[in-house]
Amino acid sequence: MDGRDWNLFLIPYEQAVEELKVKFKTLRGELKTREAYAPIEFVTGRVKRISSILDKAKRLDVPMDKIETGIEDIAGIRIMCQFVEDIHRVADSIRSRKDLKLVYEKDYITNFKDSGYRSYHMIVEYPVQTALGLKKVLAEVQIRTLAMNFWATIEHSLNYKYKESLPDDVRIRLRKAAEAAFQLDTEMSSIRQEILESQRDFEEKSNIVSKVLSDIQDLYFYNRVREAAQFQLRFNELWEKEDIFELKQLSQDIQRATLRAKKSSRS
Ligand SMILES: Nc1nc2c(ncn2[C@@H]2O[C@H](COP(=O)(O)OP(=O)(O)OP(=O)(O)O)[C@@H](O)[C@H]2O)c(=O)[nH]1
Ligand SMILES: Nc1ncnc2c1ncn2[C@@H]1O[C@H](COP(=O)(O)OP(=O)(O)OP(=O)(O)O)[C@@H](O)[C@H]1O
Repeated sequence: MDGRDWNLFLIPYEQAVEELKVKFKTLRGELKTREAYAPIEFVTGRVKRISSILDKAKRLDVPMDKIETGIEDIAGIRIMCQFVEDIHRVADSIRSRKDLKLVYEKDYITNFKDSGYRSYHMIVEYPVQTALGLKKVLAEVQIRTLAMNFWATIEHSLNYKYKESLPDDVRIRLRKAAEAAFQLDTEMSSIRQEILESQRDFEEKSNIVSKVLSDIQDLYFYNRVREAAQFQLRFNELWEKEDIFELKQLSQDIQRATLRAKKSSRS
């Protein structure tokens, strides 16, 4: 292929990268608006350089007329997430998309590479509308945490510098650094879990309190002054002790008393 042929060959890949970047960035914005939290932190993409396509074709023994199917990452998208759990959420959402077809997945998080590399890869087939009609191209979507990305970016640039023959001691230190990045992800996930649980407890507590207080108001309304005052005292006591279990019980007792009061006011 000469320069012009390469330019023509790469057009659908450039279009695929641009369109997929816009789609995943839009998804991030939409989830942020809907749920106040997006599992996507940021998105990047690139079309592989011609020299890199040629190197890879040579390395993988892919003939020139087979590079469209033999090299799967000519179009590449990278999605960065805050937490490992987000990676699985993003992967699920990609699996359910109707505008692309999943070809296969590589889980380098569970089965990390010898280098220490971790990421979740999805090879997808994406249709682009070109001047000559519909063209399906392969694209590689790499999904990773910020820590995984930090490690992979530095390791990639060191490999580039040392022309892929890293000194053994550097290789070992990089593996250790990958382990540290893994620990960081694990620690961040457990902190996040604790925050989510305490948020859930807080919401549950607020719901119980508003229900209890509105039921006590109802009892006053139905002239059950003594009962209401007793419940109020008991509530104050349990609130002081922060006893959620007993508060739940009390909430049910008050609910029953309110229903009884409503019924007898009707008869
Ligand atoms: N920084 C870094 N990136 C990696 C490493 N292994 C894989 N990757 C990334 O993941 C992509 C796909 O790698 P693989 O799943 O091994 O597939 P492949 O393209 O057949 O194989 P290679 O390009 O030979 O690694 C690569 O093009 C890199 O972008 C690694 O050890 N370090
Ligand atoms: N799927 C992707 N999405 C976004 N950027 C990518 C993706 N894959 C690679 N890159 C980045 O593109 C640049 C050029 O990478 P290039 O494709 O030449 O090498 P590589 O990823 O090591 O691939 P390979 O070993 O398969 O040739 C690097 O900065 C790399 O991190």
